[in-house]
Amino acid sequence: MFQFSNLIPLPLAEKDLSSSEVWGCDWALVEGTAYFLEAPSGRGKTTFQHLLYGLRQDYSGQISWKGQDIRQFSAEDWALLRQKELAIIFQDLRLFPQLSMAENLILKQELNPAMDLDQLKAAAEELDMMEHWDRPTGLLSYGQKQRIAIIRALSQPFSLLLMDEPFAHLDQENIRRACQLIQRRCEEEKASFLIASLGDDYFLNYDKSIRL
Ligand SMILES: Nc1ncnc2c1ncn2[C@@H]1O[C@H](COP(=O)(O)OP(=O)(O)OP(=O)(O)O)[C@@H](O)[C@H]1O
Repeated sequence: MFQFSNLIPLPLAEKDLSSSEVWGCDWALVEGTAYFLEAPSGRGKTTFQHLLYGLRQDYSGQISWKGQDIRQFSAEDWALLRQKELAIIFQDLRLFPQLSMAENLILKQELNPAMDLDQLKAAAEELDMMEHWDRPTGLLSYGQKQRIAIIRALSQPFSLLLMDEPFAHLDQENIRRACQLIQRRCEEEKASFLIASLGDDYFLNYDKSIRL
């Protein structure tokens, strides 16, 4: 999927990155492989995911998607990639606070659905969120919003799911349920995932742990 050659984000250029398996290395994210990206605060977990999602271009080196340098991507290329291949759970969630849970989910799901309305409701039920279906997300707790952001990301087709500390505000039982849903959707889509974590282990089966 993604290939990297000597990638270094500009804000990290002056740091000692010699122990990193990501920054400054030649490597690739391989299809069908699940990755656990562990690093302390400030090592660039969010930066890495935003680079992969095309939200920033302040880096040296090269990132390619299936052989094509992502610096060459047009806005349309990015739109297609985000609709069909890349799903993401942002650390800051990026929900619409004035819109209800249902509206947040349906807005995304209508773009390119991989789950129908019944499946969205079943996922909400699974994460114990159905009672908030019609409430504006701005009124919900961070952990509740986190569960909505998880369902929203899973409602589209994807070959790679990016997750940036997605369970930071969830209790163990909700983490377990969310992991079960994520794992199932990844299996349905035959997709890989990359989860960034400060070090907490979760209930997900990953193939490779990488040091940032
Ligand atoms: N746009 C930017 N301009 C300048 N510096 C930046 C920018 N974005 C990130 N940084 C710096 O790059 C470093 C990595 O930030 P990043 O948010 O990616 O780390 P992180 O590993 O996700 O941290 P945390 O675990 O605390 O969320 C930090 O020192 C941050 O201040």
